[in-house]
Amino acid sequence: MMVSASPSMVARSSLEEMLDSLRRRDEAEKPKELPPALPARPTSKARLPSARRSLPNNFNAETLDGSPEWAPSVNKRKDRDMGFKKCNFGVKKTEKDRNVESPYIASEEFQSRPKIAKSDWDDNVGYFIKKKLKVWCRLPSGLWESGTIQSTSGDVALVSLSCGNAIKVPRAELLPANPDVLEGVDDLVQLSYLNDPSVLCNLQSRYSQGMIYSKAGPVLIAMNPFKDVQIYGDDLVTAYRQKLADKPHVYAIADAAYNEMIRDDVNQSIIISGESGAGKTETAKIAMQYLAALGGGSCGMEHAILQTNCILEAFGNAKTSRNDNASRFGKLLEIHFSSLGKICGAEIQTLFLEKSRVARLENGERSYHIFYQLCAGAPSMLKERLNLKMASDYKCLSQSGCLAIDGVDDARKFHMLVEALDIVRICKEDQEQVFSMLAAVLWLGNISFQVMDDENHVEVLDDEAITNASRLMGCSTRELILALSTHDNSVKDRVDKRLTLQQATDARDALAKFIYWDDAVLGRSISILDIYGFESLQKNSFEQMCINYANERLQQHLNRHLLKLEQEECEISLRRNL
Ligand SMILES: Nc1ncnc2c1ncn2[C@@H]1O[C@H](COP(=O)(O)OP(=O)(O)OP(=O)(O)O)[C@@H](O)[C@H]1O
Repeated sequence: MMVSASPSMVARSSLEEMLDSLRRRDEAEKPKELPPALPARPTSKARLPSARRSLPNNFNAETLDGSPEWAPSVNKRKDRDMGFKKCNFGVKKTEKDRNVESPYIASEEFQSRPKIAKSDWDDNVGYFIKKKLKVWCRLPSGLWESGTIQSTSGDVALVSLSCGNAIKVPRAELLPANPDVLEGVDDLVQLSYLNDPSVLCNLQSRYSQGMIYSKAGPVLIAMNPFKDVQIYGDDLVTAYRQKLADKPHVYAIADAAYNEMIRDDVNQSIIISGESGAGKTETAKIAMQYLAALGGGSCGMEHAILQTNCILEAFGNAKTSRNDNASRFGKLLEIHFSSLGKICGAEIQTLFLEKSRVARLENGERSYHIFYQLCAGAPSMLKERLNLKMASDYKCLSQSGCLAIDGVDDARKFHMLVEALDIVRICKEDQEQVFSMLAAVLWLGNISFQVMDDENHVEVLDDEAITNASRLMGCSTRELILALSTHDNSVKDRVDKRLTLQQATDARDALAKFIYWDDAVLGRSISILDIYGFESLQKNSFEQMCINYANERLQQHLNRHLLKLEQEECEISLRRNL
């Protein structure tokens, strides 16, 4: 998942920047002839490695024998090739009144910093040759492979790769690798070298052993296993609660939030970020389950809170090209706890719903799950009242050529939704009102127009679509026809003017989106933020740009507040040691 524009990449860059600053400070004080710090295991989470090398910008390498037959072991983007996606999240104290800092000021700050001196690594190369230490070497294909430096000649190094081949590379562009003893460490800050291949190699090693969680200081990195990994459930909740388990886990993050809330009497936030499909929503649900287990009481509130997931996913999730259950909205869930640490309420804020999905779909994608669930699972009496047809009869659902999701039973999901609505005490009358509005949206999409003149002015076709939509919306057919095909300039001086085909289509879609959005909004606290993930497709909508921007800002927030705090801690301990 570590692609260049992804939030994780931003995090890594900032981490590297932070380490740069520490390294420069370190190097400035250190006599040049000393070897690099290798391998130095930090003694606490605040201790970060003192040496870190920059990633080459214009790397190029050539093989000695001209036959690039080696099988590279580590790829800069191998996380995608390996089939995992990664999301990260951390827990922090809520600081509502902290001044907002622009991420762009920070990046300018970083840009103006001096670059690492080339001679530093040149010195280290000599040490690596002498000690036969491993280095990372980026191959012409962009993949990383480990090896040892055999010799150098001018700016070029001859590297013997672990696969047996030899390669010539510009020596200033090699990266130091960690010793084998550090392979698969729980916490990335334990690595002596935090460059791209070292981090990815460590994560790959853990993932291949079924360890999907790792730490990067106070941040948990979760790699999506895309399968049931059997690392959740009551026994493990108890183990983490009783501190019998200490491996990186989302339970540990939720446990830390709960403990700090109780101990310090301060609200906590768990922020989850990552690209689309990385596993944020699943992770949020697992954190909720842990908190529900800890804070559950006799009132059964925790059960109702967990049921909100089913409701929110029905109305706010859809199948996209990347994720069969992609959130198309952001969610801030605040769980309230009494002074005894028991759950006493919850508040959910929903943010930036992708409304365009109600009217327009890309091929192979679906609209919101609720439409298909309603069509498939509504009891016959309800179907009759709403004059509901099959999903394939509605243009807004059938336009993408995708009506079903493999392994998902929409009718069963509808029954689960109704149960959840009952549990959160939404009365039957309100439920029916919501279903009527959903059916109105479906019928609105079927309304069509007939072009009347050369100027493309239209009139609405008087068919079952307009009749059903107006009846379900509680207005007359004439009112809806006028609203969809004419301008209404002002009440006093009313001039009815026919809309063109494009204008009428836009008006119809805008009404459908408005109805859907309107109806979709449904002591101490722990907030869990889960917004929909970064996406970069061939064609990106305005809404995607907004959500990508929100993701970038969120990542900047995380970097500035988590990494900066770590940096400050390091700087304080460095000053103390001077
Ligand atoms: N911990 C996990 N264990 C098993 N499967 C998982 C886990 N996390 C995620 N998955 C799988 O990955 C899929 C996508 O995860 P999820 O919907 O949480 O991603 P997301 O980051 O919230 O995506 P989006 O930003 O598109 O909403 C899930 O439907 C599930 O199949």
